[in-house]
This record gives sequence, structure tokens and C-alpha cells, in this order.
Amino acid sequence: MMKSGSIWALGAMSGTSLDGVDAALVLTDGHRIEAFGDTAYRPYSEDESIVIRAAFGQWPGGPGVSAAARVIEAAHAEVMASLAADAELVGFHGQTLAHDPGGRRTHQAGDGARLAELLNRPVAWDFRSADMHLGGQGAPLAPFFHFACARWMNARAPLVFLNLGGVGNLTWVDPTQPAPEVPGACLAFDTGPANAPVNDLMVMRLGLSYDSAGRIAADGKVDRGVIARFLDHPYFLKMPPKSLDRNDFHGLLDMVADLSDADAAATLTCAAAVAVGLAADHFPLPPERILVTGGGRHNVTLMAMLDDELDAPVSPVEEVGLDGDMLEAQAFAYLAVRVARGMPTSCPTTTGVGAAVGGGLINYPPAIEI
Ligand SMILES: Nc1ncnc2c1ncn2[C@@H]1O[C@H](COP(=O)(O)OP(=O)(O)OP(=O)(O)O)[C@@H](O)[C@H]1O
Ligand SMILES: CC(=O)N[C@H]1[C@@H]2OC[C@@H](O2)[C@@H](O)[C@@H]1O[C@H](C)C(=O)O
Repeated sequence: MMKSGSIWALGAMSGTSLDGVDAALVLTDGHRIEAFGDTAYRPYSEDESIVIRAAFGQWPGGPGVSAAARVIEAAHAEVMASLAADAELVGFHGQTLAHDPGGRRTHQAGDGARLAELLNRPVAWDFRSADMHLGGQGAPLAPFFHFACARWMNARAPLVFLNLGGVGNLTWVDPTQPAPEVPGACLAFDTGPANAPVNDLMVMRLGLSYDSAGRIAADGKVDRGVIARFLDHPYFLKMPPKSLDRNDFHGLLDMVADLSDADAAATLTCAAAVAVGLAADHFPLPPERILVTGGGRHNVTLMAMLDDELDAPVSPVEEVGLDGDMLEAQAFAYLAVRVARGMPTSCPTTTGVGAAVGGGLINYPPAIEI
């Protein structure tokens, strides 16, 4: 018989910026967040990053995919090992190598069965495929968790969670609705590129992995002509829900090729903020506040530009007691419990799927023989 009370679940996420694996414990019954527990982070080594990057853009069976999957599984097992002892269930997102919503396919490398064996815990994984098979974008999946976070913080009016990772994505939530899958409770979509283009610029020109605190961008001047051309991208004409692959805006770097380092950084940072500004046109009602999560919240220049673009107050999620480095890992802990209990993980207004759907597979560790 299925349990109904809260259990500790351990979630893990390896994001598009490929810095490492986040892991976090959440106590939940799949509806309510009762408590947040310990967290851990394990960066990928240079050698591991090279193996994973070599498989970027590949589909299962493609060159380098197996090698990348083994690196990803081992890194996850390592960071989760100490926390798994306190968890009844693991949520394993894996590393997205390719995402093609138009072609109804997505690829998160890493095998849940292998991780179940390595951690000796049941593992919920492959969260995105079912949604895509049923016509959804397969992303974003954090929205139902964001709805639960809004309830956890006792919010009484609509608010927005904005995640600034490699790509930007947001969830507009109305916590007064009875459940996240109810029409009017959540609207979620990817806003556009966030940190990825600036990171790529930093790597290419300065040998840095990102623009720390946005200091380089702060010294630059935004090229409004480039921003206007950026906004011509057909993605901005699409109605949400909609999602992006990390490389969908690759041409953006060419557009700043003739600019100085500082001007190029300022322009790419502004592009991320302007994309969020455009996203705000889709909000069903004005949100009370915009809570920013993901690494981009540390970018002071980006946060100031967002403030200029948006009408509601913008602040990091820490302001309400959440952990902006761990929200995605916590989301997959929460979603794992929903998968285990047959609850939906996405709906028409979060991924564009035809009806609320529960995605994910569960693998159990091999039975121990005595
Ligand atoms: N101190 C900082 N100053 C400026 N930018 C920062 C700082 N710390 C992190 N970032 C940016 O945040 C990025 C990492 O963000 P995050 O960890 O949220 O991404 P991710 O989870 O890998 O991506 P996604 O959410 O798209 O999967 C870094 O690559 C960098 O661009
Ligand atoms: C396909 C994929 O891995 N998408 C990620 C990525 O990173 C941010 C954004 O693009 C979001 O759509 C999603 O991750 C978060 C955790 C989500 O599904 O909500």
C-alpha cells in the first residue's frame, strides 16, 4: 500500500552551466513542503567537464554519451552518498545533453537504475519524457514545486519565481488556488538566455568562466541596436508555455563580436534582462514580487537591469528564507515524491501538455540476498 504521510526525499540537479551537482533533502508528502533538510554540492573536475561537454547536443547512443553518463552517475552517487542515508527516495534529474521540444525529444544523461544500485535507494528519474510524449515542452518542471514554495512562505497573492541559470525560466504562481494543476494556479516558461551567453563570452575572450558579480558588464555600455536585433528572435513571438535549448540563441555572440569586452558583456547581460521584461507581458495578473533564484542572482548588474525592466520588486529568494543555490535540487526531491505517489508533475500551463500528467520512472535497488 502506498504511504500517505511526508517522507524525506533527496533531489539532485546538474544544470546547464555544468558547474557541478547540487543535492538537497526535502520532507514532503508531495503536496506540502514540511521542511527543508541538508544540502551538498560537488563540482565537476576539469576532466569530467570535458567528457560531459563532448557529449553536448547528443542523443542516446551518440558518440561520448555513455562515457558522459558514467561520469554523471558517479558524481551524483558521490555527492548524494552522505545524504541518502536520511532519504527514503531519490529524485535524479540527470544532465540535459539535448532538448528538442519541437521534435518531442529530450535527453537527460544518467541512468536511474544504476544510481539506485549505487545509492541503494529507489530513484525517480526521466522526469521529462512522459510530458513530451503527450505534447508538452518537457520543461520547465520546477513550477509545481514553486507553487509549494509559495504556500510554504504563506504567500497570499500571485508572485513570480525567476530562475537565472544558463537559460532563464520563470513561474508565475497564484498560491490562493487549491492545487498547482488547476487552471490559473501556475504559468511557466523559459524567458530566454540568461547567463549562458555572458559565460561563453567570458570563456572566449578572457578565459573566465563567468562575469563575477557582473563587474565587467557594469563598466560597459549596452548596444541598443544589438538588443533590437536580439528581440527579433521568433522565440519572443511564441505564446507560453515554451522552452529553450541552451544553444537556441547561439547567434547572439556573433552580434557582439565587434564590441569591446565590457560593452559586449553589458549588452548580453541586458539581453537576459530584457527577455524577462518581455516575459512579464504574459503574467495573468501583476505579481506582488519577483523572487530570483539560480546563479544569476549574484550578478549585481543583471539584478539592477531586471529592476529597470520589471514593475514588481525584484529580490533573491534568500529574502524569504529559501536557498537559491538549491531550489532546483529541492524541486526534484519534491517531484520524486509526486512521481512515487502518482501525482501530476506538469500541466497545460506549465509545459503545454494536453492535460495534467505525472512523468518519471522509478527504479528500485536490486534486492539484497542473504
Ligand atoms: N558570483 C556570481 N556573479 C555573477 N554570476 C554568477 C555568480 N555566481 C554564479 N553566477 C552565474 O550563474 C551561473 C550558474 O547558475 P546556476 O547554477 O543557477 O545554473 P544552472 O543550474 O547550471 O543552469 P540552469 O538553471 O539553466 O540549468 C554561472 O555560470 C554564472 O554565470
Ligand atoms: C531541458 C532542461 O533541462 N531544461 C532546464 C534548463 O535549465 C533551466 C531551464 O532550462 C528549465 O527549463 C529546465 O530546468 C528546470 C530545473 C526546470 O525544469 O524547471
